[in-house]
Amino acid sequence: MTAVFDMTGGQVTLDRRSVLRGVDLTIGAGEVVAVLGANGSGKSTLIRALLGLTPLSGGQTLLYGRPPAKFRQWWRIGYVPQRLQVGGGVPATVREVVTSGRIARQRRLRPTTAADRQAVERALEAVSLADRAGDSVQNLSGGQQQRVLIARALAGEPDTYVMDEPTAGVDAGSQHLLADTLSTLVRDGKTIVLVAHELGPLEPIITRGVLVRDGVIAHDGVPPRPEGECAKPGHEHVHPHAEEPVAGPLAGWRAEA
Ligand SMILES: Nc1ncnc2c1ncn2[C@@H]1O[C@H](COP(=O)(O)OP(=O)(O)OP(=O)(O)O)[C@@H](O)[C@H]1O
Repeated sequence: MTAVFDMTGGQVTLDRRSVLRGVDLTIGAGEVVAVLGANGSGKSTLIRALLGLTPLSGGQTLLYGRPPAKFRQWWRIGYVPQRLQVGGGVPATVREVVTSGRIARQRRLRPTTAADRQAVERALEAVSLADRAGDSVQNLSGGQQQRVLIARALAGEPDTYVMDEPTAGVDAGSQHLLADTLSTLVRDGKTIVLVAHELGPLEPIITRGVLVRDGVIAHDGVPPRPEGECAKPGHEHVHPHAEEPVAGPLAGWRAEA
């Protein structure tokens, strides 16, 4: 079966700095992958490069078997960026932003259908923002805006979700809500690639951990399993992990976050 993402020798240079250096990464349909690593290690650049949003300076990357420039099935991908950027301060409501997630599915000039409206309502409910649908997104908190972005991706009903720190700045309740939503997507066979500092409630659904360190993949395999105190709900991650016994390549990943 064709891989969803297939990067070979991927390099990215930004501002004359080598940010990704020879990345090989293949992600198949139905995988649930966490991209982990320290601040500035290149996680966001990696997922943007997988999507063709950041061009490669070397190597190649394929999306469902095609180079991004020749890929046409954008409805198959739902991207949740790190922050909401709604067109230059133009006021938009929550529903309008979420509805924009249907664009890749719509034929040009085709009126909105009942299926579009239902997908938008389901997405709003999935992130518990149905009651804020008419509000301006500018008036929402950072965590609520993050949920709007997740709803926008859900509304498009894609096959693959790519999420850049979907839990950053999101309260514990919303993190659990997201975990429930993602579990349903996983059951439906969707592919999920997410960047995270801490897996938190998402940990049980992750099947693969990709650790980025200084622009290269330092580990690719079994996701980290928190033990002891770290596994308890509500655990605040403030203590250093560098002194933990190093049992395998992933044992030190938290120390990098
Ligand atoms: N547009 C840019 N121009 C120059 N350098 C950039 C640009 N974007 C990112 N970088 C640099 O590339 C490196 C990797 O950035 P990236 O955002 O991919 O890291 P990250 O692992 O996602 O970090 P974080 O967890 O802080 O989001 C960083 O050192 C960053 O400063």
